[in-house]
Amino acid sequence: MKPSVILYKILPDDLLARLEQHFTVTQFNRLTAENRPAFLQALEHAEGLIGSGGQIDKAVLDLAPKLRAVSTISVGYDNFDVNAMTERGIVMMHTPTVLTETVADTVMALILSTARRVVEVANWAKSGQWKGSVGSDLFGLDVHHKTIGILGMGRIGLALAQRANLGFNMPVLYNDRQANPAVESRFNARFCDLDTLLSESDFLCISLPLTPQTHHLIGKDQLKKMKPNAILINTGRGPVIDEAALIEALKAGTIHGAGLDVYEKEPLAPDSELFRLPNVVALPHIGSATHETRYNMSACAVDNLITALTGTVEVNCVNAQVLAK
Ligand SMILES: NC(=O)c1ccc[n+]([C@@H]2O[C@H](COP(=O)([O-])OP(=O)(O)OC[C@H]3O[C@@H](n4cnc5c(N)ncnc54)[C@H](O)[C@@H]3O)[C@@H](O)[C@H]2O)c1
Ligand SMILES: O=C(O)[C@H](O)CO
Repeated sequence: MKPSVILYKILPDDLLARLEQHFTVTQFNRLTAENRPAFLQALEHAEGLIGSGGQIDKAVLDLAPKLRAVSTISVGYDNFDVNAMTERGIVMMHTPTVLTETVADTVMALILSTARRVVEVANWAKSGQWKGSVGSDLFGLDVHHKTIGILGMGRIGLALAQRANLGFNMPVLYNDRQANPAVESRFNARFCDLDTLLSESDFLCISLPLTPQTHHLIGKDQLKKMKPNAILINTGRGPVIDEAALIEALKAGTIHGAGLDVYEKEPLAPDSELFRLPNVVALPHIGSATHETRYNMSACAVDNLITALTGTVEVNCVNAQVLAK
């Protein structure tokens, strides 16, 4: 008999067919309040889970006594209780690498659109206000040759350093838990402490995971250390920044602007001040949202689950210690 798995995301037809070759699939398009009771009930027989979004905490896991593997269609996995999985020997898989370049492109889009006020000025023109050449009230800031500070020099941080340094001649500063010699030799990047990163960066770009250590790493005190003409970009996870403190800093002119893809609570409330501030570009968590990359993430997650339940896991496992058990 094929193992039972729960899919909680819409997959392209060919990938659904690949999943169904190996498993009996119970499908939910996504997790909602409406389908939660049915989802929780289906957990009783599930050996695998695949999807994205939603909180998969210990209470949910406890309803799945047969669960052996979880495959998230994302690189971030902060919405899963990985410790509880590890204790039970459940393998946790994710999709690094396939989205790295696309997310780094999104960071560049946020840098350029905030510094050059792309959205604001395009809307101004569209609204019929373009009567002659624009005045200094609509000028932006240069990007090229400015200092980029990268907080979290992992896969995405490195792809960003490449774009910024080789493409835009930007000196690179970075902070991470450890130095990255490859990024230093390839892009002449300089490792520094967080305070130096805050005070010397023209563009401070966050590509950190959400962990207990990174939660509210950037708050009022840190924002005060930034340059008044600096721009803060966050494509990591929203709760890395204290959002209330950021809104205050943007209103007070403590920093020049922000480009955001992630928020403390998603979807961001329609009445959030972040949508109204002219010095903010607020995207709806689209860091990896291209046709090609979203397909590749789904394909990677499907293969991850097949490997975890029917083969030998060699890559993309976040709790490799369970494999040794
Ligand atoms: N906006 C989006 O759509 C989107 C898309 C992909 C990834 N992400 C987020 O970006 C994160 C990074 O992705 P990645 O593939 O580059 O991951 P990664 O693991 O390669 O890089 C993360 C880096 O952060 C560093 N780090 C962790 N904790 C730290 C701390 N306390 N202080 C300093 N550095 C610390 C790690 O050492 C690592 O180098 C993901 O975890 C996810 O949350 C968002
Ligand atoms: O972590 C990721 O892969 C993105 O944020 C999409 O959820």
